[in-house]
Amino acid sequence: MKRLGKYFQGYKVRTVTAPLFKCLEACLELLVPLVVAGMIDHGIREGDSAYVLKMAGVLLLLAVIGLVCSITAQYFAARVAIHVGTGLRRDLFQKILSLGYAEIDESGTSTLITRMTSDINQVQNGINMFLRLFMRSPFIVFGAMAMAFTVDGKAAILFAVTIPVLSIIVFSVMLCSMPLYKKVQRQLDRVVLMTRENLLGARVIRAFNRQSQEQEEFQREQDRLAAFQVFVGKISALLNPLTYIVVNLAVMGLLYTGGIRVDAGSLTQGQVVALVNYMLQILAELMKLADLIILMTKASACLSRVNAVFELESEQQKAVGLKEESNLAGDWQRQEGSNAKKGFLEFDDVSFIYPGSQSASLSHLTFSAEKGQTIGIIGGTGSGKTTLINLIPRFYDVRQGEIRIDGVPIWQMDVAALRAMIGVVPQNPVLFQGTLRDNLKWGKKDAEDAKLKEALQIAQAAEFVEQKKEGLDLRIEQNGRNLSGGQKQRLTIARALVKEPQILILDDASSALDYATDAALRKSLNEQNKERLVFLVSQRVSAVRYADQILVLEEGALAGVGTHESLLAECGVYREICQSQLGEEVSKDGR
Ligand SMILES: Nc1ncnc2c1ncn2[C@@H]1O[C@H](COP(=O)(O)OP(=O)(O)OP(=O)(O)O)[C@@H](O)[C@H]1O
Repeated sequence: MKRLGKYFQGYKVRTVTAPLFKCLEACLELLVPLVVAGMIDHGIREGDSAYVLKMAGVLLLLAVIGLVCSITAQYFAARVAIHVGTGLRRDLFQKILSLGYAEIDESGTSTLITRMTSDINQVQNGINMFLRLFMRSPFIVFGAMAMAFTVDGKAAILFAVTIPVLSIIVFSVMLCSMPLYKKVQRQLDRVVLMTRENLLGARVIRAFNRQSQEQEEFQREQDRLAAFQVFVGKISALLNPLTYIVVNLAVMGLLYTGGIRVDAGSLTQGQVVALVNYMLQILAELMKLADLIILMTKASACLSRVNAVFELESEQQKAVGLKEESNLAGDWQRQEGSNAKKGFLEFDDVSFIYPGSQSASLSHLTFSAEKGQTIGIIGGTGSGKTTLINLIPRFYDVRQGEIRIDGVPIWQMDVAALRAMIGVVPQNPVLFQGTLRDNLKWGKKDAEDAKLKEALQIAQAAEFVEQKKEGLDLRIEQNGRNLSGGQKQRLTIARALVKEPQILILDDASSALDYATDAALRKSLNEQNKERLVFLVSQRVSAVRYADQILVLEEGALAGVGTHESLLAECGVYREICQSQLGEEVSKDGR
């Protein structure tokens, strides 16, 4: 709730005005039974049709003013709710962007999407209804009771008994249903997760003809969600019959005692009708209050889910107490005066376990590299290649051992400054909707077209871009779906090159390229890499064999470090990989 407070800043007047107008509307509603009583007792009983018409006019006026109050209140409540929802969504989005891979892995993308969308909508809805009803409903309940006392004190005693009974019923039902709403929301997360996976994997699902299995699984999750909702619905459904029984009993009591007292002349017919009206008003308002509380319960469950994301540690928060050292980061040159070697990166006994994982994905890695070098990383699937390179830009933070750049542990560096030094080309190329120029400029906002074209040239992408008549204005569809896998890979390499990074990381970035293009790409990259440290992850020996240093990974550990020749001579794992790929060639010449 504390967090929510700041979003009401600048909207305080509207926040107060909405409930006040609702209270004004309630005041007018409380007058209606008195006016009707007057019509019956004076107008109808005495046959005074002018009085009846006058009172009808008063009723109409009350209705019109009430309507204006209601519309005004709803307008202000909606404005406040939308303002709060928008602010919350903006800040949550910013928070999600600030989270590290580990936190995103831990929460799960689907639940983050649900929190950004349906949870915040629920909070927004809750605020809207809260502003409209939180004062109005109690105001009517107590106001109607007070008015009943002014009509007839004795009869109103029935109200004093009925209201607590109704309140107990309403609140008991709510207490039972509240925890269940959290369950419903969790199950909704699962349904969203399944939907997302299915949409992302639509082609694979079709290729494997798994539509019916997926449909069944989805149906199971849906049924579970429906079962939770039906269960909560059943409990909530008890509310109406129970409250109506109590109210109808109270109305019967009112009519019975009222009838006797009308006969005795101590009460008028109009007063009995007014009392019944007040009783019905109380019932209607208690029902609204119950709905409001249920809505608020859902909204508060959703708000705590949103808050849970805000409470996750962002990457910046993790880097605590490191301000002075962070100034050291930025680029190779800023270490002048220190004894550390420039352009030097070292892994010192680094081990890494993914959060929630049982076993280490990397164990005791120690190696060093310097600018101008190309470091090849090779190993079987799941041997830890991607994990290793993900540690350099601090996508995950190392807890055991240390990674240093120019002698400064990277955990002491400002994350943004560290990443500014690094260009990453991920395994799965990701492009964003927009033009090719927009995408390439991600690395450097002010890059000239000539620079972009140069990067495309090095990445072996210039030719196919030239073939498209739009050139740099080529429209990239969502996820780059109008491009082939190899084209996307080359564009992501070009994007990283535009950044002119001091460390370039290519994670299996040429896997979709044919051998000739791959070789041409490596050749042109080599010519550019004099001032740069390049990490080249690949499953292909041909891609890493000319690297200055090759790291051979096996089950997260270094099985060997060296050049192609030295590893062939000394590292059994590397020899095996070479033999499996280069076959005869390796065996014959022993290289
Ligand atoms: N986000 C994650 N959470 C938990 N475990 C993970 C995660 N990512 C990878 N792993 C595990 O860490 C190990 C190393 O994975 P990694 O992706 O680094 O391998 P890799 O050598 O890059 O494989 P490939 O060549 O298939 O891409 C694997 O056992 C994998 O199951």
